[in-house]
Amino acid sequence: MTQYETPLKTAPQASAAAGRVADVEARDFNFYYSSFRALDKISIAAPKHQITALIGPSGCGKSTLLRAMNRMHDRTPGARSEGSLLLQGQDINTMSDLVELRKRVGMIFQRPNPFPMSIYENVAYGLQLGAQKIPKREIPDRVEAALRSAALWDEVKDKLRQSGMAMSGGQQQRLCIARAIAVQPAVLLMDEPCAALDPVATLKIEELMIDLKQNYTIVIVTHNLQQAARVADQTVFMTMNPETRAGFVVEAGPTGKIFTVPKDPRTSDYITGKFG
Ligand SMILES: Nc1ncnc2c1ncn2[C@@H]1O[C@H](COP(=O)(O)OP(=O)(O)OP(=O)(O)O)[C@@H](O)[C@H]1O
Repeated sequence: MTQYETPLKTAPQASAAAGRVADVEARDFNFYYSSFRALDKISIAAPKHQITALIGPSGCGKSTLLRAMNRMHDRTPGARSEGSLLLQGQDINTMSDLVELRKRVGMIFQRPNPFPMSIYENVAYGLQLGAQKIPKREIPDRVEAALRSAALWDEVKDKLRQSGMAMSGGQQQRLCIARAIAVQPAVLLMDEPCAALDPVATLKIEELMIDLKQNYTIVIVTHNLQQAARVADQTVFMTMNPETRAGFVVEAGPTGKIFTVPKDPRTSDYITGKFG
């Protein structure tokens, strides 16, 4: 028996109001690194105020897809896309203001990356950028609210002027989440956010994600299938063409169904650990 054959507890049901509309949607989305097609006709929807997990074997394009959602490839030579990738119905690739896009779509990386500045300044940073700057007098309240939402306030309220780099890995990751949510994005993208954390810190981030989905739409890439099963409302299973290596979606749907009654044998092979 593999670790994945243990019965998986699936995520708590999303609220009835959630999930009716997609905040992020890919329609026949192709992505290329020069002549290499990394993503082939991806069509998925990340429903509002739900957690959508992207799972699949290494190299199938999960991070490429996630990163395309806030145009992280803009400066990659030879990177280009076809089809559409929509944020609340608006094409991400034709948006003229990248700062505004990144305020609406926050990103959390595998390794926590606080700025080399104080805890307070880390969270206040984004509030001072872009066309719609927050009035100065409102910033302290916004910083506190973001730290509270990231379940960090009680741990840091007496040391806001200390360096963000001097915290534990789990605290740094929650600080990065606070920094991302301070600007009140619609969507939070998380690229293996717990990969560098111990099980206790991982559990805290998972609990936080479940809290945050009340206000944010979350898309997470994870190699940890138990984690996908615990937190995600929707799961997208991707794999790649063995000849061309292009990544594509095998199936997507409610997490409970993908993990217990997958339609495609490739999905069941992957989730039972026979492949990938
Ligand atoms: N900057 C790049 N230039 C060229 N090819 C790239 C670049 N980044 C990724 N690739 C290729 O695109 C494909 C998809 O990579 P990606 O990192 O998106 O996969 P992944 O599913 O997230 O993998 P992993 O689970 O290992 O992180 C791989 O074949 C990879 O080598």
